[in-house]
Amino acid sequence: MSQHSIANLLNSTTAAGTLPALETRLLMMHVLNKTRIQLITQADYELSDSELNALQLLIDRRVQGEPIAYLIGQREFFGLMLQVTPDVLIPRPDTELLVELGLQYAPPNSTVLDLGTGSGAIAIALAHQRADLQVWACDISQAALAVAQNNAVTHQCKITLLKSDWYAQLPDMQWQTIVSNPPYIVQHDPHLSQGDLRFEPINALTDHADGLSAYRQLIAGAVSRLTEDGWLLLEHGYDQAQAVRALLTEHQFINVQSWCDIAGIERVSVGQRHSIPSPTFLSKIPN
Ligand SMILES: C[S@@+](CC[C@H](N)C(=O)[O-])C[C@H]1O[C@@H](n2cnc3c(N)ncnc32)[C@H](O)[C@@H]1O
Repeated sequence: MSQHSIANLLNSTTAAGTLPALETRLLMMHVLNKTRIQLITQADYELSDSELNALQLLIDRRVQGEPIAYLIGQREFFGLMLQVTPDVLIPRPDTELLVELGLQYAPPNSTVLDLGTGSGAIAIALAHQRADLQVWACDISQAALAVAQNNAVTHQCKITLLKSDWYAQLPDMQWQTIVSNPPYIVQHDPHLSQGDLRFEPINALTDHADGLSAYRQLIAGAVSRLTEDGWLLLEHGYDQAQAVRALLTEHQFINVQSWCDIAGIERVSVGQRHSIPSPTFLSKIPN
């Protein structure tokens, strides 16, 4: 078997400890446009010089810390393969909890708004699972919206995508369910300069403040942007549940509660907009 066969390259990269075997395999699948099974069944395939160079370049970038998802341009989320670029946050498995809850809370044939959609992960997963929903999604980043648009087309999801600073540029309407995974890392958090986070868009990660400023805006704005009895569902950091619940309660949301991820950590908090008795109803209440 040649030195530059798939099998030999996989073995030598792994043996040299350059990269974990799984990562080398993913990069190789990307460069050669082959499936995981094809790497096995075509193990003696010999890489051309240009394929070798392309693979080596990606290995070097990975060794420098670039996330695999950016190198291969995709990441799976809620069973869907999504395009990702350095313009969007790499969708996290943690966020699948928010999608599961969105699917449970959104009434049949209702409207949903995803604030800060990034790659479109949440909006597309919801629309893909529930064809009855009318899904809207916004982001302040035009580049992120282009990625979301591409993903929506790939997965044949009809989503209304808009550029907006949270609610500011959205049309004058209300939604039955609002979901969001906003930036929540505290400014100067040391994690921002470590690992994958170094390569992700800073405005997707941090609010450049105490980590709660996006929640203050999203919760205050939801009071007028949710229909009566509508639900607001917010993903947050592992230590922010109490603060987010307090903000929801402060704004008269009812049925406020937090939901745990599989590790038992509160990662999504929800609240329902209370129904305001209509003037007609009030006039019928005896004095
Ligand atoms: C944590 S990322 C979430 C991305 C995606 N929803 C997900 O869960 O993978 C936060 C997103 O909010 C967007 N964002 C930040 N500030 C915003 C603002 N003021 N208005 C709208 N979107 C904003 C960022 O561009 C980013 O795409």
